[in-house]
This record gives sequence, C-alpha cells and structure tokens, in this order.
Amino acid sequence: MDETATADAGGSGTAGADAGGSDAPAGDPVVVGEGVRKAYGDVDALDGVDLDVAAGEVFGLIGPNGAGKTTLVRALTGTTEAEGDLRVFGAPPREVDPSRIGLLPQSFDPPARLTARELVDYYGGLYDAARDTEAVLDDVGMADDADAWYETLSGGQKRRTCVATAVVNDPDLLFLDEPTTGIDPAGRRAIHRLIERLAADGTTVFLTSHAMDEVERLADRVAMLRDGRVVASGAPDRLVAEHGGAPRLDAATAGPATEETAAAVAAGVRERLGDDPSVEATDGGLRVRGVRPEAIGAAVDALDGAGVAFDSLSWSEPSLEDVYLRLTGEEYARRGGDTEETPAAAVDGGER
Ligand SMILES: Nc1ncnc2c1ncn2[C@@H]1O[C@H](COP(=O)(O)OP(=O)(O)OP(=O)(O)O)[C@@H](O)[C@H]1O
Repeated sequence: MDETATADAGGSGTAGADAGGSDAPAGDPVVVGEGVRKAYGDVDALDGVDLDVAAGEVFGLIGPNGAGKTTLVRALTGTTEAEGDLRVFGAPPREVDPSRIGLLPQSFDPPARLTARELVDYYGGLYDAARDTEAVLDDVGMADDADAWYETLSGGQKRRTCVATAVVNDPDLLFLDEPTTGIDPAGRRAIHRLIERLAADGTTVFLTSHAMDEVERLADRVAMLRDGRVVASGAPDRLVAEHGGAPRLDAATAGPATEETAAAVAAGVRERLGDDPSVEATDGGLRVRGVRPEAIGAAVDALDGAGVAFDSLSWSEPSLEDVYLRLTGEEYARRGGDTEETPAAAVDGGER
C-alpha cells in the first residue's frame, strides 16, 4: 500500500494510508497495528489505523489535537482496549513483559511529596534490573535539582523527571507522548540527545509531538494522523519533498497586505523571472512561493516595484511543519478561513 496520502486528506474520507511502505526498514517489526479502531461513544478516535515500527527506529506520530495520537499510544501499551490486530514484540500489548516497555504518558501525576531522585528510585525499584538513578537524572538534566520535591519543581523540571521515570528500566521500546511539552530549549536539547542516544543503542522509540522541528530532527519515519486515520507517512525528507511545497520568501509589512498588492507583486515576478508565481497575502505581509535562492534579488525588485514597504524578509525551505499545515488544512485556515484551495488539492499536486 502507498505510504503517503493518495486519499483525500481534506476529509472526505477514504481509508488511511498504511504507515509502512518503502521507507520502512527491513526486519521484524516491533510494533504492528492493522485496522486499529477505537470509538468513544459517537467519536471514532481511531478509524482503521495500519502501521508498523521496526526495531531501532524512531517513529514519529503527529496530528492535530484530537487526531487520536494518545488513543493509539494507549492501545499499543495496553492501557485501553481497541479493535483490530495490535502486536508488540509479536504479542498482544497486555502480554508484553513490562520491563521491555517504557511509557511516558501525556498526563502523568506521580506522588508530589517525593523528590525527583526518590521518584526515579521508586520507578526503578519496580524492575529487576534498572539503570543507575544518578545517571538517569543526569540524562534528563535533573541532577542539580534531584532533591527537590516533585510538587515544587517547575513544569519543565516535572516533565524531565517524568521522562527519567520512563527510561529508568532501559526499555527496548519507549513510548513518549509529547515528552518535551513545557520544557525550555536547553532541556529539549537534553531530551533530544537522550532519544538519539537510546535509538543509537537500539531502543525503538515511538514519539508523539506537536513540535515539528523535533519530529523532523529525530524521527526516521513519521505517520500523520487526522480524524483517527493515517493520512500520510514516510521518511520526513520524503514527506517534505512530496507535500512541503516550494521554498518561500516572506515579506513582513507594517500593515496587512491586500490581494491587489499580491497581484501586483505576482506580475512583477512574472516579468522579471518568467515564472508564474504564487503570491499570497498572509497575516503578516506577503508570501512569494517558489523563489530559489538565486531569484531572491529579482523577487525583492518585484516587491519594490509594487511599492511594498517591508520591514524584514525571510526565505525558507519547506519543512515538516509545512507538510503538517498543508495536510491538516491549517495553512489555509490561517488566511481567515479561505478554503478556495483545499489541502486535498495540495496533496494531489496543486500549487506548490
Ligand atoms: N476517555 C475518553 N472519553 C471520550 N472521548 C475520548 C476519550 N479519550 C479521547 N477521546 C476522544 O478521542 C479523540 C482522540 O483523542 P486523543 O486524546 O487520542 O487525541 P490526540 O491526538 O492525542 O490529541 P492531543 O494532541 O490534543 O493530545 C478526541 O475526539 C477525544 O475527545
């Protein structure tokens, strides 16, 4: 089956793509889900999810709020029942040896009157063989604050401590549900390095996150969930190449730009570069798509020629965030609900 969305990612409802495909590494998968479904009353939290995760892979699961990410993690860790075929290390999730699994749930409230060190000690004590508490605290950047009660820690320090409790058993398979939420940039880096080190040592990591830069950096493969279905999957660079769109030049203007100004800039770019450009008014100014680095000067001339007074310019290559915004439709929603071009059109090779 295709590993990217051949279906309508705009929501008209064909079955989700298989999150396996040609990017999937060879070897027995550690995690398999086939036709996974979970309903809460009328809500289809998971609506036929297929995926597989290979040993040693960092697998990223992304999608908007309510897409079903946490439900899928819960189903794969046996903390909720779901229909379909779910196998972890070849067994149903609830039959897997817990010492092989690490789980950082999205919401986790450990006892508040224990110190970070006591908490890691406590969770380590649940296993026959656990890692050294001090080393684990050091891994997550909590060595200096290890003697503070959990309840007195900042939000980011709490999250770091929770990550420590999830890795203290040195799991073969680690589920991290939004591990870096609330963690400052230095702390995020520490967690990223930890994930990279664990993966290099052979741990399989199943990561959900809203931080696209994090997923793009860490994940070997990504699956994007929307309304309980996988709408795209594959290696991040391939998803970006297929769905990320063109490089863009953003001109930040003092006031909102008009469609007339955008049309004038488009005419100027056409005249100078011969391309048929896409120029759109954004919340903060104007965006010219398809501008290669060598054409930035001509695009700036077109802005000047149209009388656009801009405060700053930025040029960027497409990223996983662009894929996300395109396939969720958020890119278009940002322009005040303009749905003229649907995300499905973008998936099917529309304007890039
Ligand atoms: N215990 C529950 N009871 C009823 N509905 C639930 C329950 N858990 C999840 N849902 C619903 O299932 C859908 C998927 O929720 P889920 O938490 O899996 O999404 P998510 O992708 O993890 O979202 P977020 O990014 O906000 O964490 C949502 O519509 C949610 O309201």
